Amino acid sequence: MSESVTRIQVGGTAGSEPYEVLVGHRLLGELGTLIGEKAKRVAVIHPEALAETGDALRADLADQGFDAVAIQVPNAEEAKTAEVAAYCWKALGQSGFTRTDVVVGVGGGATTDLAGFVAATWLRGVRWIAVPTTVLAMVDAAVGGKTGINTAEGKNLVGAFHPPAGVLCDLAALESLPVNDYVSGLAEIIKAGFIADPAILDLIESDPQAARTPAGPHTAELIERSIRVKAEVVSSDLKEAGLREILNYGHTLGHAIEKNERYKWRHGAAVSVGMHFAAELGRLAGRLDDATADRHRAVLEAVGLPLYYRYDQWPMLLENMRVDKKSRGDLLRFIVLDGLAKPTVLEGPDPAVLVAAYGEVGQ
Ligand SMILES: NC(=O)c1ccc[n+]([C@@H]2O[C@H](COP(=O)([O-])OP(=O)(O)OC[C@H]3O[C@@H](n4cnc5c(N)ncnc54)[C@H](O)[C@@H]3O)[C@@H](O)[C@H]2O)c1
Ligand SMILES: O=C(O)C(=O)C[C@@H](O)[C@H](O)[C@H](O)COP(=O)(O)O
Ligand SMILES: [Zn+2]
Repeated sequence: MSESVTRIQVGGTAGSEPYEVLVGHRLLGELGTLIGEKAKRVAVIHPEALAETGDALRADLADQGFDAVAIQVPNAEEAKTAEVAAYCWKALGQSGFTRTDVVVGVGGGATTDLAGFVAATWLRGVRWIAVPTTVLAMVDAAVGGKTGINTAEGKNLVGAFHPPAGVLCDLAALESLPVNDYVSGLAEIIKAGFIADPAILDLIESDPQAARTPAGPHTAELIERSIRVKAEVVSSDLKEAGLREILNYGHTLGHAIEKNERYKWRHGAAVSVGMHFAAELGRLAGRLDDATADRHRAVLEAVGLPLYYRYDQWPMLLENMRVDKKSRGDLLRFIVLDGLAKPTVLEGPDPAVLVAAYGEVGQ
């Protein structure tokens, strides 16, 4: 396997500090340099599933002279709560964490969202570094500075824009990832394909089974292409004043499903159903051609992502969608495609069209 490291720059325009996303193998040696000499204390926030990794990182940073603590949090969405954030704040307080100290978030997107949020809120903002260990976190969650937690009322309803100081994507981490979690990350990669880079879809379609594993021939290229899509968008619109909304393709219904499932579904699985819905909505609204709409079903199904959700849940889902961050007052807004790689906003669709689109997704 190649030992080369790819460096993708993010930010540096629209007033945000630039940082790099590194993709490759054996990158953790970069962590000390990224943390920098001003820091005395480092908190490594990691999920239970990565207890060994978290402790190894802590020990390594201690060897480098930092006062390093490991903060273990629950796996997956159970970490994205106000209670877990408060637990982390307490640990930072007890370590005497100051404004020059650094948080490191090691794990999937749930962990990096939480770690970034803790960093954003501690002393009104300290530096943080993301070490994503899932496909989804590498290509999406760890990049771009959206940090946050869920509430009972909805997904990511509390959060802050607080970009990391660097992102280290060590591809070796993916080898221990359960296949369902690996495939869940493909949903965000496929999203990047539909909204901006169709070459991603061609690569997956060339061998969908191979795309399901880190040993596939296109793993690094798929990850790097998706990061470049995200990097380009967030570099020009960090705070989602406009363009950044395209990254929410499939998320309006996806987040509604996650809430309906009390955050037990994987994010990527919910976004997959959400993209199927968005494709049907685009088609029925007269925006999207049949071939591109059908391509959604084909590619999502080919890698083993779900397309359907419970028909009888539509009233709850509609209610949940009202608190989507793209909503404005009572106006529901969706990202749909005008064609391949032509994302656009559909505002206040006819309720009959919404129901008809869900008719293709509900079962
Ligand atoms: N901030 C953003 O821009 C953004 C973008 C996309 C998604 N997200 C968020 O990301 C979250 C989903 O992230 P995810 O799909 O990475 O799931 P996740 O963080 O829930 O991780 C999935 C599971 O894998 C475990 N795990 C992580 N790395 C592992 C490894 N290398 N080996 C074995 N187990 C490992 C985790 O502990 C967890 O149990 C959602 O909360 C979603 O809202 C945020
Ligand atoms: O970075 C973004 O912007 C996105 O929308 C990327 C999404 O994949 C991600 O799930 C994000 O957390 C959703 O943001 P939200 O603002 O809808 O909570
Ligand atoms: Zn997402």
